[in-house]
Amino acid sequence: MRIQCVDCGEQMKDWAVRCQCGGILEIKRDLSSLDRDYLLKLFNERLYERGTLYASGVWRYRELIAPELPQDILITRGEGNTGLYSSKSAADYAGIRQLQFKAQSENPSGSFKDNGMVVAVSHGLSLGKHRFACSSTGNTSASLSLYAAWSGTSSYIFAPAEHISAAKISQTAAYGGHLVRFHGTYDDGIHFLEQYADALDLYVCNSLNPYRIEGQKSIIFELAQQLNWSMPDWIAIPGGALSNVSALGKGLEDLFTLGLINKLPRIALIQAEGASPFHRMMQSNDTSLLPDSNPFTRASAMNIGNPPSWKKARHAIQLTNGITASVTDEEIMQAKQIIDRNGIGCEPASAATLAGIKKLRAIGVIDKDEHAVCILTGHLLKDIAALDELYSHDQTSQQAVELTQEQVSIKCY
Ligand SMILES: Cc1ncc(COP(=O)(O)O)c(C=O)c1O
Ligand SMILES: N[C@@H](CCOP(=O)(O)O)C(=O)O
Repeated sequence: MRIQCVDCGEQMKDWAVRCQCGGILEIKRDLSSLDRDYLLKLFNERLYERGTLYASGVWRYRELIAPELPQDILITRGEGNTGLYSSKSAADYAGIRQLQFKAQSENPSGSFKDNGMVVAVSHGLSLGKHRFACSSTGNTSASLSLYAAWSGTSSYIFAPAEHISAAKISQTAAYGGHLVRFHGTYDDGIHFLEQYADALDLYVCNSLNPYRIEGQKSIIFELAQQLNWSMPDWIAIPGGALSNVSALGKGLEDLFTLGLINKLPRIALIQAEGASPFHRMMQSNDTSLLPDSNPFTRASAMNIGNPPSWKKARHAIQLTNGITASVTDEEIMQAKQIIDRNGIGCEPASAATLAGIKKLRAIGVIDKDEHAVCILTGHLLKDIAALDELYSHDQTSQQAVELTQEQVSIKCY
């Protein structure tokens, strides 16, 4: 295993947030000594573990994630193990044969971040760190503060003062995260940490930490196992900082190299129109990303103008013959209602996946006979304001009636 710079290829000797040249870091593993059949047997046996490290839907795949970390420092809250659900109404909405949702919202802190955070914090602990930090729109912070609390360490959270979900910040505070609110966006918080984390002795747990990406690969490993190692035609994922698409691509590459899957699904990376610098770059075939200094989307988890992982994301899209698209906030909120009404639910950013599949089907990129899996990244309760916006008119408390049979029957029929 080695940690090297995506830009200059320099191999890191000491842990750092970025390479000296400014590039972000990635973990390279030699998988050649791993046997496909051995892994299949191991991963299947571990499905029946209860109460041990390997009952985690992340550490189940430890050999492909972080075998170098000593077992006694690894932490777990039983992350992963999230459901995969088929939805006829969502398939009909998008106009395709089969549509499934992988509900990462079922994680301990309610978002996909836990898959990566459990590994990043474990790595920090292995280095003796006990002050963890992130810039966040609310999910990374909730996840980090949960794992910091769980491991008896401290978390320092840099969060924009405006345009993010109050519920996520309350969740972060509830786990004991020390909050620093600032005027600006996630991008400004990242910039600050890149400059000052070392001086402040903070271990950065944002997704430019390559251990976050290693951990988030488990989402695709678990999905593949749930589908009996037979991949769908498409996997749709919302894009902000671009950690998920990077991890998805890296995980797929691992599985394909090992012969655990024999087909690479195509990745559909969906951004919100108001925060879509990566989509714009891919669409216009540019060779570098032009940051958006003033991003804005109602899907606040994706309100990111300068995604650190764009080079890894581009590799993932190219590897899988994937595609990028952008959707409006209105399209996102409409798709969210379909997902909510399925009894699964999600926060707005996650619904960009379904909105994106619908759009790509409408323009003929996706065929009606194809099968797509949408990754639902965050829980319905993560954004209470969005629920109020969409559903407050449904709340019976606002339209109280006398409990007479006559009045109730008007409501019921
Ligand atoms: C719920 C949710 N969905 C999607 C995203 C975007 O994912 P990524 O930053 O990995 O592109 C985020 C934040 O990162 C998020 O919190
Ligand atoms: N939506 C994210 C922003 C991206 O964070 P990162 O962990 O990928 O750096 C959040 O919840 O903060």
